[in-house]
Amino acid sequence: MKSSAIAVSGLRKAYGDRTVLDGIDFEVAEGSVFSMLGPNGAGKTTTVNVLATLLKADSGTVHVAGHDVVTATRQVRAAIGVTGQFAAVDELLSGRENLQLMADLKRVRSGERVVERLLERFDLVESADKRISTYSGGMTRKLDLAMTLVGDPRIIFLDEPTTGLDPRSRRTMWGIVRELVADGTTIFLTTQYLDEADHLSDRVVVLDHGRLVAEGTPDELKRQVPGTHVRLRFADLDELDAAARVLGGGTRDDQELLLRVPSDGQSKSLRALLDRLDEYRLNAQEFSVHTPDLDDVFLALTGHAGEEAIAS
Ligand SMILES: Nc1ncnc2c1ncn2[C@@H]1O[C@H](COP(=O)(O)OP(=O)(O)OP(=O)(O)O)[C@@H](O)[C@H]1O
Repeated sequence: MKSSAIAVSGLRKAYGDRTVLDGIDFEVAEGSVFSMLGPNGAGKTTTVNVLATLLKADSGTVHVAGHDVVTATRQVRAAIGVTGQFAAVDELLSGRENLQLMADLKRVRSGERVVERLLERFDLVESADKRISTYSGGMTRKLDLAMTLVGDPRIIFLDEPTTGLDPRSRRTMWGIVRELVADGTTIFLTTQYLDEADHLSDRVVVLDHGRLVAEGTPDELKRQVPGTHVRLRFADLDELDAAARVLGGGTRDDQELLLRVPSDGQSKSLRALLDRLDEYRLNAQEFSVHTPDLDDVFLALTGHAGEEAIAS
């Protein structure tokens, strides 16, 4: 197993008498994408702020890049980049100037070359010399992420990085996240888009009422909720009739010649199902396993629907 980029144990945080984080534990493997999901106000930004040394926890221990966030704040800050709801972008400067300022602050060698490369990578060359106040929301977000990458941080916190982006910019961001991870960077992501968590994450945790109510790979989480089923399409109604009798318990769509049979999606049960069809010399022309998506998981775990519930 890879070593941990982030290790959190017994993390608690309250604002007055309102407990936001009620003792949470998790680890993030180096070079992976870890997503935290949770309804509005669940404490995701609070978690990011504690991990990024911007906020002090009430209790618990947090190690980031092997350093304690309380006793080794400077070392943690040197290893991380943070982008998100508190955009660090200066509206009065151009994109290029903002990046250059960041390169100067971080004392990056060959800063100008780094700035040029980032402008190209984020598709911002044409507007590089325009003031940020003329940028669209999506361009500002891209610049914000580009600024985070100055100095090559090993661990990056992305707090809702694609909120409000058009689909093309979202894809660009996803591509960049994948490239970063391929280079060994660790990504801690919060997002209001469950399909984003599904596409990008190695592991997902769901935060609700101050506690982690689920943790696993996207596929593991999806297997926990009811709804996984096998879809079989047959050549004609006779075959469909016969299959429905043999397999029992499914729901059918006569027009589409489809049979849906509940299943846990595991290979053993799939094999048993196919063997049974074989035994009766029945052949499905199409066969697929439908697993629920993270929206189903989120709804089952928190009682809220997906996107609007975790939007900021
Ligand atoms: N400085 C503060 N003082 C008092 N309460 C706060 C403070 N910051 C956050 N809270 C409260 O703590 C809870 C968690 O907030 P947080 O921003 O961490 O949630 P979140 O999961 O990031 O939600 P969102 O997706 O809406 O940003 C919310 O109820 C919020 O109102």
